[in-house]
Amino acid sequence: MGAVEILVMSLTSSLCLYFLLTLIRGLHKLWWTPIHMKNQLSSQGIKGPSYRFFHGSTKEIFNMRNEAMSRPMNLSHDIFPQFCLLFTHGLTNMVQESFKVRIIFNGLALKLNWFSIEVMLERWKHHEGKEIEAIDFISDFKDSFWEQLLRREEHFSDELVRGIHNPILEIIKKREEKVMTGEGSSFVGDFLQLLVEAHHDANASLKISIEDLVDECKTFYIAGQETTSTLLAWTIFLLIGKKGGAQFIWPTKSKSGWNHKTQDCKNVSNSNQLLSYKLSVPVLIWGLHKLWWTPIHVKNQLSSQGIKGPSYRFFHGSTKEILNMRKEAMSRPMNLSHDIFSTILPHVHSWIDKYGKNYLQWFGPKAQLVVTEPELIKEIMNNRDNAYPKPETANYTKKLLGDGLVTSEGEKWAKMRKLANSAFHAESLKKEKMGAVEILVISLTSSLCLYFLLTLIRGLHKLWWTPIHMKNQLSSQGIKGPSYRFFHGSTKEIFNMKKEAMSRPMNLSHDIFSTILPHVHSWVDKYGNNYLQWFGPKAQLVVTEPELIKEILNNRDNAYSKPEIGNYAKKLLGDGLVTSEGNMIPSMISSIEVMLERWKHHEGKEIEVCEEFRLLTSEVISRTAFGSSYLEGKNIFQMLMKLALISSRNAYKLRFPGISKIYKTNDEIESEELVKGIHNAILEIIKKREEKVMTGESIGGDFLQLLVEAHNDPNASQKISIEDLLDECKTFYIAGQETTSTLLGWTIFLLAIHTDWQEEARKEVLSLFGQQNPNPDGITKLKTTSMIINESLRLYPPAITITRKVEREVRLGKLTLPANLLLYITTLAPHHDPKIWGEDVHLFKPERFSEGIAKATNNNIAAFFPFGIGPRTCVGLNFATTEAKIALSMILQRYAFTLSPAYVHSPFQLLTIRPQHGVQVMLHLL
Ligand code: HEM
Repeated sequence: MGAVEILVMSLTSSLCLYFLLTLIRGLHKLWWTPIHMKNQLSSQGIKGPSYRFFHGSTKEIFNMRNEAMSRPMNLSHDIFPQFCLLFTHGLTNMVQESFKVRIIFNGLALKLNWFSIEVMLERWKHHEGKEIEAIDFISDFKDSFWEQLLRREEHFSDELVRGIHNPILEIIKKREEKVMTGEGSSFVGDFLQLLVEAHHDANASLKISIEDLVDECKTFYIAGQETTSTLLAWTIFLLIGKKGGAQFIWPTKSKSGWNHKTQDCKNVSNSNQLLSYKLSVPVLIWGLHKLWWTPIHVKNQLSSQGIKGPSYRFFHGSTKEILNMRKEAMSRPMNLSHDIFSTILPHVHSWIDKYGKNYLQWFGPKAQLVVTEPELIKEIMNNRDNAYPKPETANYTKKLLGDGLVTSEGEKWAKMRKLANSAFHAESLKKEKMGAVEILVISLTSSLCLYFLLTLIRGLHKLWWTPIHMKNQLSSQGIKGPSYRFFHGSTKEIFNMKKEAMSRPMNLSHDIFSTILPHVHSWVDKYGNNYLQWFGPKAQLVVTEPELIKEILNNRDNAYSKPEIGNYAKKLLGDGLVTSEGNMIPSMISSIEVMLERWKHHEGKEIEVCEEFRLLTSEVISRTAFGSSYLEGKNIFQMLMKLALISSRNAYKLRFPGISKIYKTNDEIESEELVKGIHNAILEIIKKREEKVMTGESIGGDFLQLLVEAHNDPNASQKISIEDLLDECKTFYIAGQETTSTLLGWTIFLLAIHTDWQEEARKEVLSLFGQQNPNPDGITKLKTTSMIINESLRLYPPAITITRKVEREVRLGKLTLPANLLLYITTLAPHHDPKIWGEDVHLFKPERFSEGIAKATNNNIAAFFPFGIGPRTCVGLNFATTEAKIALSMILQRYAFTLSPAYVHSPFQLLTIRPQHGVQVMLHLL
């Protein structure tokens, strides 16, 4: 390998490693750490607003504060919340620190500002006996750049930073010149002097850079001015209150009164907060860990210690809650009370009450412990061994303050602090900075890094960017729906709604839509006929409008694809069924006879028919499609049933893509074993069949025969793989059995409670067949039975879910659907729509179909489609209805039946819509 290649490779690998580590660190910070923190504290009883991914509580705080500031205020002193916010996130952060207050007072009282105060008082003379705006005069200390700094918008901030640097550099330069010309002696000991000297210090370890010098100046301009002027203004305000006003008129009535000034202050602090809160978009790859895993972990850790707090909301943390609380608080009128805590920081005020004195809230994804217990505050503030360093400063605060004393850490802080102490005569603080812990990275191969990196980026793209993009695309076209939850989409909501619906006891009503698909039922109401829901991160358009359903299902140019199944199924049941129907009917009849033999033991007694029909349809599909018996395929059916159970209980449980390669749940392990078991059992049947083919034994053209022949086809283009063969068999074992057995179960249930229709049907059967077995000709003439079966399929359609995927951008009605959008169509919606069927939609009325389906549906094929519509219509339609008609006829010929008191009405979905506890009927021999 050439040197250049090696160089390129090593560069790529280190770049990958860098990205990977950045990503992991980001995730750790935004996700894992906040959750861990929260849990740790909540287990200790510390509660707080929930952590929102990335934003934590910032949005809420920002909005609450904004809201609070917009409310006119009386002369109340309850300002805690307002300042608290600033303490935590903004400029006045620095006021929190006692040393700084000391610095400022030292500075004010002892050194620099005597002169300034005298100048100010001189000006005040002009206002004697007149109105004066105290804060204006007090903030005369202000430098022009400060004014400029605070009143600009975010996008000017870079420019501002440069703008601020220049005048400071100017001042520094002047001072340096003065020092050079020997003029410096008059400044001895002032802060700037100390800084300039430090900058020129010959001892490299004591020397500070020019950037540090500028930052420090900025810090002190702000810390030394804004805080003090505010303190003085408030003090004066309170003194007025006590003395009844003298030379001050409060509040001002005029253009530039205090209120106006407060307004200015508000703008100032708002713009600062804007800068602080408008968090810039993070590097994508940081997101997941930081925004999700970390908060949850932190929360768990803390909650196990009893720390409580509002739950962490993905990305937003507590911000939304805070916002709303703040809005609410600000809308309450306030009297002259000084109790402003609940107005300015309503969230802290109420959460302290709710979660305890120390609780956990979320500054975006960052866990933030709100400590109000004085003892703890003391402990934190007094800590001197750096157990509580300052948090990282928000981007814009950093721009504002530079990396000066307020924001800096470690050795730099220590150095600056020493300078400040001597300049402002503040007591010196011991400072021992813990060395930064360097994480040593174990070298990874470049390909591994790249792999992880790409997987993560792909994951984030899929889980975050794509859903949001898809949502925006559709919402701009008026399509609404439940909001997308990271990774889970709507699954959790759907799962819970289903759970809740299933727990409601149900009477004998046929109104099963709200029980089986409670989410579709309620979201159609809420968001409209066609709405967007989320199957995990996949956008799924639920379409219930018949016109659109028709358009989708009838589409023939592959705009809406379906997972390819059934190609070979069609060979048998598509073309095959029509011709082989004659062969199938005797097979069906003999299977039904076997079943009715068993029923003899139940005469005059109760019988559970669903299990009976399961065995029957299994036997029928085994015989007709696989040329074997149910017994031979019994294992396969049982394993398929177990698999169906597992897949249905996991239908709304999502797992991270690829995670099952590392860790498998019990269900995953079991399902893999089942799949293997099913494959082996089917292979066994195939082997036997192949042996028979070899020995020349004639089987006829059953389904398995067609599949085996296709598998052995010498023409490569016609040949099907063994996997395809297995899949095809599985599909048929399931599709050919489950659906038809539930159709029969529900029909018997309906006839058991509508004995008049049972009698009608019996009459028809007896008139056509007498006591003879049904024949193909008579079967086509069963009109009443067909009406009953159709009404049964309308009320209890066995297959309720039809899905499609948008292959390419396509127009559907007035909508433009983006590629990859999933479409969800359910037969339940139109089948139970009173607008289509009338107010008696939930009643069993087979007479609806007395003049055929077209008449019943007013030629709207998407009003009734238990077997689907269009090119992908069920291949087993004739097979299933024929089987059902024969079975019903043969039962009606022999028995009358009524519903047993043991029956519990509980339709539920497990592959098909089935009676959860079976259908128990009393069997009366005719
Ligand atoms: C009452 C009984 C049945 C009902 C309600 C039913 C329902 C459905 C529905 C709604 C579809 C369309 C799915 C779609 O458009 O995506 C379908 C497709 C299918 N059904 Fe059935 N089915 C029944 C019986 C059967 C039987 C007995 C078999 C096999 C013997 C069968 C095999 C299939 C196959 C292979 C497909 C896929 C067709 C394709 O995608 O081209 N079904 N069924």
